[in-house]
Amino acid sequence: MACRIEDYGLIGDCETSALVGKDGSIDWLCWPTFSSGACFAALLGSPENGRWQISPATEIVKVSRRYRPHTLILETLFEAKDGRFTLIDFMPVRGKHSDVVRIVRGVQGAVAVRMELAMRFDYGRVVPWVTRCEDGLQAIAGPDMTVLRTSAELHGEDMKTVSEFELKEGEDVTFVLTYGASHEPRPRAIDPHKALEDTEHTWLKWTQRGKTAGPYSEAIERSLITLKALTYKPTGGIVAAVTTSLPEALGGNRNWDYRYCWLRDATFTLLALMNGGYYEEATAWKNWLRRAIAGSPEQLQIMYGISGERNLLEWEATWLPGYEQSAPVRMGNAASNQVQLDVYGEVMDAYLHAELGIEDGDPESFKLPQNMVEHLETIWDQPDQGIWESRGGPQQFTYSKVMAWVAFDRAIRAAEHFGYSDPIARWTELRDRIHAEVCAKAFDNELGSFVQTYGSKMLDASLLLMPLVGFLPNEDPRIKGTIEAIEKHLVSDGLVLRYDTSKVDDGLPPGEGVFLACSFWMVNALKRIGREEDARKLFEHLLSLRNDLGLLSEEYDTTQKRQVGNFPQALSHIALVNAAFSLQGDGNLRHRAPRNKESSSRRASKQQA
Ligand SMILES: OC[C@H]1O[C@H](O[C@H]2O[C@H](CO)[C@@H](O)[C@H](O)[C@H]2O)[C@H](O)[C@@H](O)[C@@H]1O
Repeated sequence: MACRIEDYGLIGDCETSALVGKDGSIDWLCWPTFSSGACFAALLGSPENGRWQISPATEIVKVSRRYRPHTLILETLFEAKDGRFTLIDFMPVRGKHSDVVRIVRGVQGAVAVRMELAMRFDYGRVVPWVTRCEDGLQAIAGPDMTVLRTSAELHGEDMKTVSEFELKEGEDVTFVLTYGASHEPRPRAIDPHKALEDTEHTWLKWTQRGKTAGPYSEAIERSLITLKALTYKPTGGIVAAVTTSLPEALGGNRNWDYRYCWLRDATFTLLALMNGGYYEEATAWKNWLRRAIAGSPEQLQIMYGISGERNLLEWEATWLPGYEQSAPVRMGNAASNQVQLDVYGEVMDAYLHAELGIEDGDPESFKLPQNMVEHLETIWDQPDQGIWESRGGPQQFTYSKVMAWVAFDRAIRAAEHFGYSDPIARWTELRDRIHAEVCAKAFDNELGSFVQTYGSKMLDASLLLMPLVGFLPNEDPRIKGTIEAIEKHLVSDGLVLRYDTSKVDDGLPPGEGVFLACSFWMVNALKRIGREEDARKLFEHLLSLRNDLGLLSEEYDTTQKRQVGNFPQALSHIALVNAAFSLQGDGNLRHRAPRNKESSSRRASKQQA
């Protein structure tokens, strides 16, 4: 059986990553990239679907873990009856090939250790052909090859490779597993100890670049390291999470593939990275975005593959039973074909910060966003699937319209920056029209709150972002009313649900955990309406839900007290970073005064209020 989600740790080389359980088992690894087939898929099935375990051969008495400070190098300390050893796991910075290095280091006594490797390519389905080679063992099936090199003795056992050895204090046994294409020569061997030194040096250099001071600096740094690990270095794309189909409710079917780049998630990541001082990554993402969305604006997608691929066809891996029997296991994501209007606002907001924030802008760079906004002019009033990617019918989602307002607002600011006059009057008229429409159709007087869709009675936690994007000022009673209504009706055990799945038809059976990003958004919202103490309490509660390594999945099951949903999830970590910066009173780009101090629509809304 797979571990609890929070019992996994993440290692990675910024092209892919692996999940290592507290039991020393790597249960998830897609190779060679985030969106490739997995060669270890026990996470979504059983050990027979591929895993790599190193653990005491006798009963485990205690396990504790940590990352080496400021790095993504994982150290698991196992205590058994016969002694203790540390398992050091990491993926070195990639050269031509990708490696997973596992160093087993004796700490005390003489411990019996067992290593068990079951390679299964293509998401746990294909048993490879395993043969010995002069310096190790190679496994081949179809396009894939892995090579295991070790100082330990190996033998075969029941379609697995096994090693059993005794480890004394101060001794090291090393294992290096390397991926290569099967038609190419075997990848070269690396020195695991040198790789450890280099990897540590690289992460230390990276973390030193950050500007993370203040009481929450440790949490911020861990989240930024996690976001960096979710970045696909060759292209700058950022995946929403490294897993597919970890369920939003245990045993349920809200199971999705997150190994893609959502414009929304990546845009929020960009702001978190810039707040954290990582402008190089922000620039790389900006360039990824330019390439991904290049072309006809009518063909804009809400998500792309790590290199900008558009075809993310959704299918089910029927041979995998799913995490704790949560079926189906899905690959690809049909939401890629949805219309979600908020994405235009998120991209324009990011454009304003990334383009004009980093480089002060090249007028050429505005052509693509300008086309996008011109297209939005023709579709902003249509119903869509919304931020939560509803699988029910399209609706007039309030958050989508708010973000359409953001798109025009930011486009106007960019046009002003470049000294254009032509589209400004048209966009200003539209921006103000959307503002007035949202205020008239999406505010419910009885609830004293904005609601999920025009004319409905349902609440939606995405509306916590309204003050953050500047749609209405913090002091507006409608903002306070919305925050308080969400607090009253969408908070479960102190944390925030996206919406009430038992009352809203989203095309799926009801039931999911509280949404961690929304709970961090609540921190921001409370701070904005002057409830700083409540904001801090909620933030610290949220910090306590991170696992022992500081990692968060998408949602939390407050009844079972377990993390649920894909893991580790960018959106949760982004929201953590932005909430922490907001509480610390520094950084948050969206808090900065806009260029033109107060837009006319905001002046108008203040008067209405
Ligand atoms: O809830 C249904 C949808 O769930 C996923 O989307 C969620 O994750 C995305 C990535 O983090 C996020 O951008 C989105 O706002 C979330 O609702 C899933 O990817 C969708 O296919 C699914 O319809």
